[in-house]
Amino acid sequence: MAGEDSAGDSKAGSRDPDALLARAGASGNPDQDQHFLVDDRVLDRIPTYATEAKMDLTHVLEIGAGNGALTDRLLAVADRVTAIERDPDLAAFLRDEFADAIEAGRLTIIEGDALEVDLPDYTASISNLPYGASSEILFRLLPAEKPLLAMVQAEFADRMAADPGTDEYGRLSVTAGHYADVEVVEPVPPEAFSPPPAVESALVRALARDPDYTVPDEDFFLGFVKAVFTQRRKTVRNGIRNTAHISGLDDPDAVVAAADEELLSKRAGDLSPAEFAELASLAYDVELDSDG
Ligand SMILES: C[S@@+](CC[C@H](N)C(=O)[O-])C[C@H]1O[C@@H](n2cnc3c(N)ncnc32)[C@H](O)[C@@H]1O
Repeated sequence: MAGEDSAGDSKAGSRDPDALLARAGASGNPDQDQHFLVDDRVLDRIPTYATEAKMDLTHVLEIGAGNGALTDRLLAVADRVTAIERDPDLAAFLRDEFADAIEAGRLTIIEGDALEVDLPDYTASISNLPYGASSEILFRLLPAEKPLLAMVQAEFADRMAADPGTDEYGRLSVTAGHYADVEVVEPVPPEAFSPPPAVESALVRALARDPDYTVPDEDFFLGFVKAVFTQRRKTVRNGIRNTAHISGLDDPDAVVAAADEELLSKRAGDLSPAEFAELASLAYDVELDSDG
């Protein structure tokens, strides 16, 4: 094809994703969350979502590098990239395919599970995540408060970015929103991947910032949100009372007695993050008083 060399790579600089797949000899195992991006237009746009948000691309972390199609695009905009890949065959391929960048100190391949390996001191993370572990990986990354761009399942992306009062709003929205402003930047269809996943996908961008409320203790706040959302259709009053085994509250009735009636009569799905914080702070104080 015009503009391509004998290996099928674009002369403009980027490696062709189909040629990478052929060289890697990997057809992609959905049971290992292996769905490789093969749509050049999507691959080209991913770095632009990072640069337009002025992400610091000094050291980019990529989780699940696969055959390196995205790694290649990231190396074009970042000073350095650290790529984590669990599959030993793909990790070996990446070390070979990107030997020059590794030699130049611009790329580090970490072979291992992104949930277990030590993470480097990165400045931004950009990944096409393994969907089976999206939630665990994101909640490893978000507390680091670094800008993040990630391909996830579309329904998951909508829940991350949802506003109170919508069907999608839930624990994931409050928890992700605690760390960052989250926005869905592009829906991505299954055909952009090989093999295509069974679900629609979307790119989400999360830009870290402090929340517009304070919480006395982050773990207590997140645990409180988790507990109350297990009863999302009940009033917050009943939610607090029925979920002490999850929130760990010693005296949920004392929390209800101290809380504002207007908040207690709402449903969890209608409570803003700031209102959750108000209730969690009160619950924390009530717990301290009963302990003391
Ligand atoms: C959706 S594919 C993305 C591949 C490539 N980045 C791309 O965009 O085409 C996810 C990759 O993550 C790898 N993977 C799955 N679970 C992982 C984990 N827990 N830690 C690190 N890598 C993982 C898979 O082997 C696969 O290569």
